[in-house]
Amino acid sequence: MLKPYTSHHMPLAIRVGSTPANRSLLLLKAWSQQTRWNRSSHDLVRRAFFSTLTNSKPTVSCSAIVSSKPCLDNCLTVIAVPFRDGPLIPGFYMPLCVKDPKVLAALQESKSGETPYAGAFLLKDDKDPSTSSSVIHQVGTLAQILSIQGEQVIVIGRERLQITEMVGKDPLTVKTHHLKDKPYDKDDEVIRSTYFEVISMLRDVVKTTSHWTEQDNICNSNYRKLAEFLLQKRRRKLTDSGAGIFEAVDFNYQKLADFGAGISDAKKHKIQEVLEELDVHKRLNLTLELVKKQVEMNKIQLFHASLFPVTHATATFKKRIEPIKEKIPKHVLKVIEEQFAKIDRIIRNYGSTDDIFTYVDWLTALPWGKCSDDNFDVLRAEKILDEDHYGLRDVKERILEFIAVGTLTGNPQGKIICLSGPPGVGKTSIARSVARALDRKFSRLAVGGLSDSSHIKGDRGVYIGATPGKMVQCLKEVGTENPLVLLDEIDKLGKKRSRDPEGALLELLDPQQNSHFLDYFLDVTIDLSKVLFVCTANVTDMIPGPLLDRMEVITLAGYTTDEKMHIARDYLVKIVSGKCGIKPEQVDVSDTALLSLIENYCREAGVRNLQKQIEKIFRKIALKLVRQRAPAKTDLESSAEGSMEQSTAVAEKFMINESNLADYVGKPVFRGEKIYEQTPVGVVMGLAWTSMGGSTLYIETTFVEEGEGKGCLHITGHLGSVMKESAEIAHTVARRIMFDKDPKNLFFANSKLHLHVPEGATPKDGPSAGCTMITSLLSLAMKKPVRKDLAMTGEVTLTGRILPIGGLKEKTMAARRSQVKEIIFPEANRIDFEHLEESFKEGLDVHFVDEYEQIFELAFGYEQ
Ligand SMILES: Nc1ncnc2c1ncn2[C@@H]1O[C@H](COP(=O)(O)OP(=O)(O)OP(=O)(O)O)[C@@H](O)[C@H]1O
Repeated sequence: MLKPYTSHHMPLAIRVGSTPANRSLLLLKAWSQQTRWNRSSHDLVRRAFFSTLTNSKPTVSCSAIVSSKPCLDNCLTVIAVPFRDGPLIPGFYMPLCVKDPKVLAALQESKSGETPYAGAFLLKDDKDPSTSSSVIHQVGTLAQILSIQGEQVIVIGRERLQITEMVGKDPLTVKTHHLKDKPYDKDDEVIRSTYFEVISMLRDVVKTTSHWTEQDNICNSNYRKLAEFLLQKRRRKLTDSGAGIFEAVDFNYQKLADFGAGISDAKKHKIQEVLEELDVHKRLNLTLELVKKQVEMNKIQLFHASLFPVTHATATFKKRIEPIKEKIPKHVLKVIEEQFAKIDRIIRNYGSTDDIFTYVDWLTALPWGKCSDDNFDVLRAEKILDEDHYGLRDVKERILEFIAVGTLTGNPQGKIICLSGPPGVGKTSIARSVARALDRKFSRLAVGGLSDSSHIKGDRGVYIGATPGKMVQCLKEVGTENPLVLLDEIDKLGKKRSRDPEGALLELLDPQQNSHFLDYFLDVTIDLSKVLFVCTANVTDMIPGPLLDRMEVITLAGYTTDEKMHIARDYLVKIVSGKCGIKPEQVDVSDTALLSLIENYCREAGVRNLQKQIEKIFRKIALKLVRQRAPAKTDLESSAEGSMEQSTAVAEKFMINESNLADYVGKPVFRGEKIYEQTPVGVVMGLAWTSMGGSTLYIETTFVEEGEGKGCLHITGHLGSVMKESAEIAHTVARRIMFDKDPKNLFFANSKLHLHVPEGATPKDGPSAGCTMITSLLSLAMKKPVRKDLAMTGEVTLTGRILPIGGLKEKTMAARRSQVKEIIFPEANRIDFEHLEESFKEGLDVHFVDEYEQIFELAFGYEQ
């Protein structure tokens, strides 16, 4: 039986796809497998084809890899190798897998003899099992055998052959004669123009096969180079001759025709026609038809290839919405379906669908109707809040109340919680714990500095780079419709007149509006009423009024030293050691070290800086531990020092105490807040409250000059307008009090005075230093210092009444830090003080006053 030798038998199937270059590609692939492909072998292949393409006598000097130069006239009787997939075109390599041992032996014999040739003939009918020359085409190709390795045979097509007689059956052996092309006039314009048309079509073949994948690149680049070669040749001829296209150009027309046919993916019998055609012009025409068809086929393939991701993505979108179709609001579903129809239309018109894709991707990716189940178990919530945070009794209580309302109503929404307090007091982490307690997803949106409503509401219009707003992005990220969303730093909203983010936030937070929140990019309304919003702010004064109205403010004032000690010991040290991979038993941070850290390094209200300092300590310990483990010392060094030392070092426990703390965290950054041990005349300690927490501040007044009617007050210290007014009020009130007490005292009438609030680089404002200013002025007027270790705060009216102040807890803590023993607060703040935990009040002598007169008594009513 006649066994055809085709790609089918090859280790790499030639019939992988139908791109025009597949045939050539697979030839090259198989070739590369045979010859251990590398760059130089690739060049050889290319050169081999080029030489056959450009030399009119390929048999003599065609290929760098064909070592011998056999005489083709000796090859009249050859083994006939039947080909099934297509004829062997002269100039092309073909790897074969020959299974028949007799044929293989015959080929081996040819290869080792003087005439390493066989005949390659296309089978007329693949299925015909008979063994005779009648089943193969009579015109074939003289195939030079280049290599035989096992069953793998590589041949290259050389000349056209015609069978004249059958000589043997097993293996099939035939007598042939070599076919010569008919003579032609190479200057004939018609044949030349056909030739150039083939070149032009070959360029199109290269262009339209740009979708080849990485692995096809060897072949792709081979043919691109070939086409470039052809074009360059044409250009060079044009320039060299300067005589135009049709003159002095000596191309090898028949080889170009063969090349075009060889790379085309046409039916094998069509390629056989090219092989059999000896009229060169006719052959070029046949090739032209094949190459034209190839270009058309490539274009269709290109289109389908580009269509694939489009249809694939549309299918993904459809699949995505299928299970939630019922839950997607009707108006949104309508838009999605309109977009699908639009994509179909665009595909039919070969347009770009990128923008719509982005849009539909967003629309279909939102968690329509997908909610996590709320957990309203108050006991569990309490446990979680306690697990994550020390203290914060009031805050936790308020949150538990909020959850309790959720238990009863089945919905924790309603007022928006705003956690307000200085940095690092745990606002963000409390919000996280609430999400954990409720079993809701958590997402944080930083709105500080947000200056454009589009950050929240999205970009208008679907243009390149347009995106939805942060809220939509957050929903997509968390994948549920009811996450807990933390709007961080809501007091630091930026403002741009035209595109005010405040309005957008209002729309987001207002329960009346957020059930149909419109994102400009999505252009459909979405329901945000299930989202639980929690905001954070350092101070509530800066939150726009309409937003603040919708919030339930929970204040986190900051921590006392005692609370910080607990947080540090029971939370931060444990968290940080875990993060650094250090076991608790490897380190002992003593209470004195922690206390020193709190008092001398981290005095602010929160504990973030404290956490950073503890991290510093543990990072240093981690480095020491790793250094100890690493075999840093040479054998010589360690043997000299004794190996015992290293093992004891590994087991060493790091003891951090007050004395070695500086080795880990550097020198203390704080000196005492107290500038004066005993405040001099004209100086009084006040208490201030900033977004960073509470602090003490001194009011200093000094005499400048005296003269009748010269009484006035000069004010410095970077004071805001309210504080400046306070100083003026204080001057008037002090003058009246002095007059009441001693009408003959003309100090205020005749003295030019200067009032200053130190740390002039820090801006200060607010009315609560009023009473401190009056006291400072009176101290100067009476030349009597105020009582030692006394601090005060309170706004004063012109008639001397004392009005309440804000930030009582923070101010109390600041006073304690400065070792103040006595504090004067407005009577109206008594209730706030009573609500403070005992640890805050311990050891303090606090006075509550209504009238300045009472302060006067407390400050100056002592014997000097
Ligand atoms: N009471 C506490 N108990 C335990 N850890 C706390 C407590 N308060 C704060 N922390 C920890 O302090 C660190 C800082 O807290 P967080 O980031 O929540 O502060 P914040 O108030 O949100 O600050 P900012 O205003 O700068 O965003 C976190 O690691 C947090 O866990």
